[in-house]
Amino acid sequence: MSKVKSSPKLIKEGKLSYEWARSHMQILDNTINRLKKSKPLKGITLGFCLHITKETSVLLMGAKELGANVACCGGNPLTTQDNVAAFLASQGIHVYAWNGQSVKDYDWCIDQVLKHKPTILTDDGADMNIKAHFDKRFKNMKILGATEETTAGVTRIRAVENQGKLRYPVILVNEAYTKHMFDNRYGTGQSTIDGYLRAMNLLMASKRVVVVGYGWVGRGVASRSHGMGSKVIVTEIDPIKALEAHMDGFEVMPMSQAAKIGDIFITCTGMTSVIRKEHILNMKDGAIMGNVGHFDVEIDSEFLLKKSKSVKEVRPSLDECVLKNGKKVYLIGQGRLANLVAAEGHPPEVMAQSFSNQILSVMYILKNHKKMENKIINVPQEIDTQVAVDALKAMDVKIDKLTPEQVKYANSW
Ligand SMILES: NC(=O)c1ccc[n+]([C@@H]2O[C@H](COP(=O)([O-])OP(=O)(O)OC[C@H]3O[C@@H](n4cnc5c(N)ncnc54)[C@H](O)[C@@H]3O)[C@@H](O)[C@H]2O)c1
Ligand SMILES: N[C@@H](CCSC[C@H]1O[C@@H](n2cnc3c(=O)[nH]cnc32)[C@H](O)[C@@H]1O)C(=O)O
Repeated sequence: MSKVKSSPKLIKEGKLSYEWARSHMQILDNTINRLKKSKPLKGITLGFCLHITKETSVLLMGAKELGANVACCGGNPLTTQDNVAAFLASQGIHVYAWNGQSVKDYDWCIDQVLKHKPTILTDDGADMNIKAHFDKRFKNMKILGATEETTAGVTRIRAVENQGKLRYPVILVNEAYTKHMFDNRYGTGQSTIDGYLRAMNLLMASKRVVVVGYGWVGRGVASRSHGMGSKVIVTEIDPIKALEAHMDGFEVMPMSQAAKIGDIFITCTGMTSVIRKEHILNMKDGAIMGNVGHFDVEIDSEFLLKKSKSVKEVRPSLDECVLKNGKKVYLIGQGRLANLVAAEGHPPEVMAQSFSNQILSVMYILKNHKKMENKIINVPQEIDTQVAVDALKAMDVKIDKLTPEQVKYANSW
């Protein structure tokens, strides 16, 4: 069963996208090929709440090849690639996702996945896990465990655990080194520039780019913006991160100051209300802002889209908002993940690392759930290291090994 936009043309395009991604996701492809002979997921239903992109199609097709019954919905109302959804549905995967859905539809799609009674959940942002914990229709459903893809989802699931309400183990895939150091930093660094360029197609060189938050995502976005010739300003609330940004060579200042001089704003915090009405009113005429952190709460998009004198989509994914003070400012992708709404999300090579962690964590839950407690755990070190070894192999990079003399030296005092 599926609910997607479909046509022979979309299915054909989606198949080509899937094949292109798979041919550039060697680590994941190798993992799937290695495991698939024994069909280790036979008889298991898996539920996924992830951005439906070509990279995700490789993970979902892989899970199917390992024997699983697969149900999925999108990780955000605006990020589904309809051709990929149509292709997956044509392959017998239960897909509930289409681009441009309302928040109500998005919620309905998560319900449909849970109605398939998946025993392991893979989530991006924790919307599905929260429902499986607190919605009376699903809170008694048998679930062996779950995995979480992103920082903001980790924060939410941690809050559930802190309140003593976690009812099954959750593996924090985001916390794997081979995930956040690469996906969050280099993946978002590149796909954000891609999204901003597609939305605005303006010169980045010489512009003042304000990067809000200097975590893994912010570091990647700042470094790639600098590489485009922009003058980067960082805003932070954490003194250590602020110091790091300062020593990395970026200007650091509060948002109240940055708002007045920035040309382009990129929010990367996972926090709510980091660009507020008072900042927007002080921005320069023509300022462009967008978000690549969690949800559409980082920028006051409601003020921009509902309280402006007029709002006009002047280019795909770019709204011109004429404020009551007469200034024109621009919002990318309605304040939702600009790299996935205005572009196509992360490149396949980096998602291969994240999704290898995902599939290996799902296998870990299946094998170990009886001895796992209802707690959050990090990706086991052996999986993280295996993904790094596989990634180096895929990129044909060789490294040294400690000699016996060095091992002896390291163990002596
Ligand atoms: N768009 C994507 O594809 C993508 C990819 C990975 C992560 N994410 C999301 O991006 C967000 C950031 O992820 P991360 O891994 O960098 O997290 P992180 O925790 O490493 O970094 C977040 C940073 O924001 C700072 N911050 C918090 N409130 C702030 C405020 N009011 N002003 C300025 N700075 C503030 C924090 O101090 C921290 O340094 C999360 O919501 C995550 O889910 C998005
Ligand atoms: N549901 C949340 C999702 C946060 S997106 C952040 C996650 O998206 C993931 N991501 C980025 N690009 C892609 C892609 O192309 N395909 C699938 N997932 C992606 C990435 O791993 C990252 O951790 C929301 O709507 O705000």
